[in-house]
Amino acid sequence: MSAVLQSSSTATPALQARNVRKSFVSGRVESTVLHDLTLDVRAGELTLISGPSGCGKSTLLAILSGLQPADAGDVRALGHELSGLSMRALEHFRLQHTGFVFQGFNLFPALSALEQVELPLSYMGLAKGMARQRAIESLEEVGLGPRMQLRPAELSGGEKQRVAIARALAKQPELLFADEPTSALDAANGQIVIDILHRIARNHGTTVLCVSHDPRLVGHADRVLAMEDGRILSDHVPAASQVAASEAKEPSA
Ligand SMILES: Nc1ncnc2c1ncn2[C@@H]1O[C@H](COP(=O)(O)OP(=O)(O)OP(=O)(O)O)[C@@H](O)[C@H]1O
Repeated sequence: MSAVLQSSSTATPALQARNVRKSFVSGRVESTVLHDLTLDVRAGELTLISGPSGCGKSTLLAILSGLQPADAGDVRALGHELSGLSMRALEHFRLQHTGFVFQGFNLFPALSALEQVELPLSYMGLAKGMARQRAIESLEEVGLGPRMQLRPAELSGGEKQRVAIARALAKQPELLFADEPTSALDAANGQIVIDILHRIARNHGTTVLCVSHDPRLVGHADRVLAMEDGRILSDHVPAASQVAASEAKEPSA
């Protein structure tokens, strides 16, 4: 039986998956990685999908972001049925509405931090001056203002990941997808990265979907979906987030 996780709010979820199934074939063996999976991801929150290695987290993220098609089921992102979009429309959707952060940073070795962040903005058609301004603001937001002229080889792992986050943030996407963003980082840098992702959701209203097997991230998310063997097993709000949310609603006198 599939787990059905509905949003408790009346707002339309930013992402919706209904009975999503995905299998891979290796040789003669077909293995099902996602089993009729149904979930909603609420807008403006940092949702963490946690679970052991191989349980299907990255596959789910790739399907929800339109990078991979599902074998069966429906996926809606910002109200668009992804399987109904042509390849070109899907590429346009991803360019205009989504940002990605990956475990391996995916930076160009020859470009400075500033150039890395400007590049997708030029693909989006932003004028040069506007692209530069947005890139600088994003790099400053992740604390890299003084290091924006440096290339990846001159940056630490944590700084490289912050460049990747600034690159995604500068696009001002409604949806930000992060696949194991902290797993190449030590504890302190992992904490900085997840705090930045959380702040982006809070301050910009961005829907942030992060998949990770790193248990240290659980307390930093607004919502945690625990996954195992291609199914969502539980859906909860971590205690730390409940405290933060009630403090945000009730400012002290
Ligand atoms: N393109 C592919 N072809 C064949 N099998 C695949 C493919 N992509 C993923 N798989 C398999 O699907 C299963 C789920 O992989 P997935 O990467 O989604 O898991 P994960 O939970 O993200 O793991 P990790 O935490 O290690 O990144 C794994 O058994 C993997 O080997």
